[in-house]
Formats: sequence, structure tokens, C-alpha cells
Amino acid sequence: MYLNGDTAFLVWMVPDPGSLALVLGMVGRSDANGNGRCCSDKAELEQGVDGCSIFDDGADKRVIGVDEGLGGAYTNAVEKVQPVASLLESLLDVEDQGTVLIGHHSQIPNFGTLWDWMTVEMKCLLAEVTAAFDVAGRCHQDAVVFERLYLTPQVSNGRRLQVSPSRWWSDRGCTVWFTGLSGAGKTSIAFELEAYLIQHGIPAYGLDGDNMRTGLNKDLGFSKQDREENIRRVAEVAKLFADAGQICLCSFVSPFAEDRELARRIHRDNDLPFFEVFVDCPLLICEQRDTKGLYQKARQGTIKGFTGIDQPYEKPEHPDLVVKTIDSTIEESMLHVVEMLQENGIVPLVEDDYDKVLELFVPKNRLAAANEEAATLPKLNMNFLDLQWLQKKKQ
Ligand SMILES: Nc1ncnc2c1ncn2[C@@H]1O[C@H](COP(=O)(O)OS(=O)(=O)O)[C@@H](OP(=O)(O)O)[C@H]1O
Ligand SMILES: Nc1ncnc2c1ncn2[C@@H]1O[C@H](COP(=O)(O)OP(=O)(O)O)[C@@H](O)[C@H]1O
Repeated sequence: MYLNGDTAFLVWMVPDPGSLALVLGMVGRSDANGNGRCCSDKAELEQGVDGCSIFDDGADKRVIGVDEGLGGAYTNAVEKVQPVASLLESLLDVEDQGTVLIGHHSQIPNFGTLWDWMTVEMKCLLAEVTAAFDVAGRCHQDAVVFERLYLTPQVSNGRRLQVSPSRWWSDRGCTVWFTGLSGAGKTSIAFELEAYLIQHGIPAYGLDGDNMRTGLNKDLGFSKQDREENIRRVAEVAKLFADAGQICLCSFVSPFAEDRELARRIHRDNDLPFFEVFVDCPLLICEQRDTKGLYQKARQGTIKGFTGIDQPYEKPEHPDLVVKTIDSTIEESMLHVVEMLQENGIVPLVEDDYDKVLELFVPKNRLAAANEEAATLPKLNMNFLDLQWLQKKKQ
């Protein structure tokens, strides 16, 4: 095989009059600007690939090109790209690693326009071709082109939905942002909600100080600037989770309104739903709870800059939801959030709409209602084993 670490792989778009041709080629690293040589058909391409030197013009330029003559309507292009992609994949050994270069013929006045025009499938295919080689990207001619290829999602949510194990996956990604004093109940509610959602087949993932401040954000403390950066990074991560179809549950004190606004903006700019939930609990109660013993330390002055003690907490002025956590159970508080998600079409309203987890045991939060209903129904004595068989039968 002729490819090695010094060889580049070039995906080259060239226009035909009235149509589009895709040139996929490999060029020596030293000559990334080579003019693509085009074969007229697949046979010629294969011949060219086998005898690569045919295309060696003597200037350290090894181009294997194919003019697939995508011809006619641009929308047919995918079918034409597919065989080329497969062909190249089959021709390249796994250990052949080159640099992926995305270039375009100078005749294309504006690749951006072309990119906008390309269907998602075409972009995916282009990405597949390049990703197939596990290569590091390097830019040729037009950095924007290359960046665009990688920055644009390669799998649309629609596509993801098709292979999703759950109907509720993919198109309902969002972020629920819990803000409130330490000890207010953010984490307890988020954990309860995560369990509830997972039980209903809805993918959810919780981010909090424990998993963010010990890893990605372990360089950050609690100064105003560090908190701002903490929230910014968390919001960026949450955005990705939401984009991947998860319900991302973020529990952060996030005491400053402008930081929370930034988190919202990061989501809004990406068309992802963002819900700010103010977990409202008076400082006095939080201090009494003192779940981690930190208030005491803050009062003693061992910890400086503790929110609510010697740093401010700016209450949200227009949160999407306020959940008060005194005089209510964690479960009740959690169900308020579920209601909000139902109202916003994130969580289905009717039980039947769920992708049912094949589980006959009633979840804790529905136990009281189920018992009430059960009291009105005909009775049949069953032991635990009978129940297990019934479960098995259901599956
Ligand atoms: N100075 C100070 N102020 C507030 N909180 C403090 C501080 N130092 C440590 N802790 C503990 O860290 C948790 C807050 O981290 P966050 O990442 O949520 O903070 S922030 O959003 O960046 O403000 C918070 O956890 P929770 O109790 O879960 O909210 C505290 O236990
Ligand atoms: N309705 C409620 N919602 C959430 N937590 C509650 C509620 N009622 C009491 N609590 C208690 O308050 C404490 C909240 O702690 P935690 O969830 O760690 O708060 P935070 O993450 O905001 O610091 C827990 O001990 C929890 O059991």
C-alpha cells in the first residue's frame, strides 16, 4: 500500500458546469496544492489506485481522483459519494494514516454556500470518509471548510432518533439548571429526578460539583471569576449532553445572575431548551441542615467567600420554576420539575406514551396512587413467586 504517515488524503470538491463533482484524492504532503486529476469512471479510478504512479506527475504529487460526475441535480449527489467513500475505505489499510485535507477547487467561489447547500447525508459521508482513517486534521487552502466539516454535527438528531433505543431520546435533549444555596436541595432533587427519568426510559445525566470540580474544573476555586468560569464550562458541557439528546441536570450554586444568563445563552444559541429552576430554601434552614458542615466552617471563618455568608447569592428574577424545599419531600419537589418538563413537551404527559420499562413493580412516587386504585379493583391472591412469573410473562 502506498499510503503512509507522510501521505495526505484529499477530499476535493470541484464543480462541473451545471453540476457538482466530488474528487477524492491522495496527495503527497509536500504538495497539498496539487491539481486533481480526475478519472472518468470507477474502473479508471481502481486502475489508478492500483497503479498509483500513473497519476504521479513526477512532482511528488500522487493524486487519485475520481470525477464521479455527480451530474444533474445536486440532491442526487449522495448516491454518487457513497461508492467512492466505500471504495476508498476498502482500499486503505488500517495502519495507513495520513492527513486529511479538505480542499476545493478555486472555481467554487464560496464553499460556505456549497456547504450550506449540502444535505446532512452528504456531510455525514464526507465526514465518514475522513473519519475512517482516524487521521488528524490539517487544513488545506481553506480553514473554514475544514472546521466546518468537523464542527457541524455529523449525525442529525433525526438520524440519531432512528437508531435510538428510546422514542424519547434525541429530540428532547435539554438542560435543567438547579440553582440555590448550598444545602437548598439541588443535588437531592436532581438525583431523584434522574432516577425518575431513567426509570421511564428517558436518558438523563447529572452534573454537579462532585463530577465537575474534581475533574474538568479542578483548577477552579470559589472566587467570583472562578465561579464564572466554572459555570461557563459546565454550561458548555451541558449543551453537548443536551445536544446528544440527554436531559442534563445541572446542580450548581451558580450564585451570580449573569453567569446563569450566560448558561442560558449558550443553550439558546444552539436552539436547546434550558430551564432555570430556583431551589428556594431560606439560609437559616440551609444552615441548620448544614449537610457538609461547611456553614459552620464559614461562620468560624475557616472557609472564606461562602455563598450566603460572606459572598452574595443573587436570587433568580425570572426562573422557569421555583421549587421550595421546606415542608415538602424531595419527591414532591422533584415532581414539580417533572410537571414543568411535561408542560414543555420534554416528558410525555400520559403514562402510555413512555417507552415502557418492563417493570411491574410500582415506582415509589406512584405507590400511594396505585394502592388507592388497587383498592377498587378485583382481588387475586398472589405470592412473590407468582408476581415474578407475571413479570416474566410480560417481558
Ligand atoms: N465558598 C464556597 N461557597 C459555596 N460553596 C462552596 C464553597 N466552598 C465549597 N463549597 C462547596 O462546593 C459546592 C459549590 O460548588 P458549585 O460548583 O456549585 O459553586 S458555583 O456554582 O461555582 O458557585 C457546594 O456544594 P453544594 O452544597 O452541593 O451546593 C459547597 O458544598
Ligand atoms: N424538598 C426537599 N428537596 C430537597 N432536599 C430536601 C428537601 N427536604 C429536605 N431536604 C434535605 O435537604 C438536604 C439538601 O442537600 P443537597 O441536596 O446536598 O443540597 P444542595 O445540593 O443544594 O447543596 C438533604 O439533606 C435533603 O434530604
